[in-house]
Amino acid sequence: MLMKTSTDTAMADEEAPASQLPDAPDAQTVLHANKVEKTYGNGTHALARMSLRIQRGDFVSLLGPSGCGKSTLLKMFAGLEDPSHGHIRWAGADQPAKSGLTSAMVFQEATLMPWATVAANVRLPLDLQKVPRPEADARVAEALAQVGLGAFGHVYPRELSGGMQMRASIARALVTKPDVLLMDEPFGALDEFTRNKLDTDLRALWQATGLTVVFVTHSIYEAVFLSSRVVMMAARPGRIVADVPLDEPDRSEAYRLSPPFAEHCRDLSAMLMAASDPADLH
Ligand SMILES: Nc1ncnc2c1ncn2[C@@H]1O[C@H](COP(=O)(O)OP(=O)(O)OP(=O)(O)O)[C@@H](O)[C@H]1O
Repeated sequence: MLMKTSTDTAMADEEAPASQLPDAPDAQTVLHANKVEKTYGNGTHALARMSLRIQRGDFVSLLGPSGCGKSTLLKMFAGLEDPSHGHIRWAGADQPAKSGLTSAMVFQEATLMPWATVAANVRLPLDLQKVPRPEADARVAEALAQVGLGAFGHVYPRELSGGMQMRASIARALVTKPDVLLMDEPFGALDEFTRNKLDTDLRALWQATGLTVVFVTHSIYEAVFLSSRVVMMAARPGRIVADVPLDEPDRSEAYRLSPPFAEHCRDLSAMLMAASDPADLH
């Protein structure tokens, strides 16, 4: 298996002269965590110094045990948390707004407004941006169609299953036409069958749109099914232990049963075991 460790990435960054930092060394880098470290105000050392580049069109899963800093890193990519040391760059800029890059975030909870229809929920970001109603309605229809909810715009969230609510949440993110979709365990609360179906549809969406996706998960299976690249993290302190490209083009149901799928799952599982502290309670 082709594998690159985080040490390679970190070393490349350590060697980069400071004068090169304002611009990404290659135009394909959309997100760059450069020697970032995070200690929260209460003293929790969430992330040890680490570096990571996300390339345009990547589907990167951040995979690792609870507390390894996956959400912290995602929030830094969203501009919701600042690193304690180092910096995040968005397409070479020091602020998302300066980069021209747009991102949208999807959380584990669908967080839909129960009093509003699905269409009104999905339209919310456009209403906040004061997009004129006819244009907004057309974009809502497009986003709902992208997630398979074309016929459900008029219903209320309580009339949808958990999986459909999550589809609506993804549509609300897609309606702003983001360059980068940041997803924090979006399918973690769903049953396995629904989760597999959403994984399949998300992968198809990613292929159709060319979006860049950063996806947080605890599930090795989900990461191997979805990703073009899996970044494996370990805890205490949070750090990257492996960066694994996954090149198989076929992500049909047959892939889940294939020898390469099983092999990737086995390899990642062994890496996770090796990186885990045996003293951790589960
Ligand atoms: N706002 C905060 N203040 C203090 N500590 C925090 C804060 N957010 C996260 N932490 C701590 O930082 C560490 C990393 O948390 P983070 O949520 O990033 O990990 P994670 O890998 O996403 O975990 P999980 O898979 O359980 O969601 C944990 O020890 C967590 O308790």
